[in-house]
Amino acid sequence: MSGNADLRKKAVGEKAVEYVKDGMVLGLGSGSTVYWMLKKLGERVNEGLTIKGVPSSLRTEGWANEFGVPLVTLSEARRLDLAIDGADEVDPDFNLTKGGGGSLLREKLVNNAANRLIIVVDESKLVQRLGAFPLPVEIVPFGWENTAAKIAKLQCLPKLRKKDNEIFVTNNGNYIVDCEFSEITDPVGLHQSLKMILGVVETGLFIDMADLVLVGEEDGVRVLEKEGKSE
Ligand SMILES: O=C(CO)[C@H](O)[C@H](O)COP(=O)(O)O
Repeated sequence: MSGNADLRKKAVGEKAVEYVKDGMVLGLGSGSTVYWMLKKLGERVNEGLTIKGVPSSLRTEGWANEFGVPLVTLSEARRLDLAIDGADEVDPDFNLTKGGGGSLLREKLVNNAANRLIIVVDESKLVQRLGAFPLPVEIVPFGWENTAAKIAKLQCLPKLRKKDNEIFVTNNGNYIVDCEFSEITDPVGLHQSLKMILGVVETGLFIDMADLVLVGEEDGVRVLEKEGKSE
């Protein structure tokens, strides 16, 4: 990541904390942009802000502990006031691709439990159409080759994710296939088709979930609001 991209992620992550109000129960997303949000949130907590957060990954849980952000489980909290999360791609309808960091299932469960979802990205994540970023799909390890072969029939190239030459295992004990589609023309239809395949646990397509997108740009942070949704 270039230094500039890092600065934009920091600015946008910190900006998101301005939407946090005392007493809120928050969904804490995952990724390097969320890292900056957590750091700032920890500062606010140390200054007296009372909030609780539900982490969407073990990495986020570790950062939250490091910065002094109090945590509860999703089972304890059940409903959240606000979730703040990153994304790998955002289209003009606020459809998202997520899962670059491998936490898509917990992120979706956490974001889905929130009354409001704010997405924090740098401007490189804004696209006209999803698909340049390979779509992460979480699948069960048992017989994963058969699941991947069925996914491939949807006109894509699924690649089993590896890290340090080892198969990447999610926080839920599953595998991820990163699926190269030339472009995704129908995100809703694709999500539904993938979910019909036995062995698919969840897809990285987040449809109709985001309420607000904060974009880190050279001159500052731009706030994008979805048409028909008010603050
Ligand atoms: O979906 C995610 C992890 O599963 C992240 O939110 C996404 O990859 C964005 O990460 P970053 O802020 O590091 O660019």
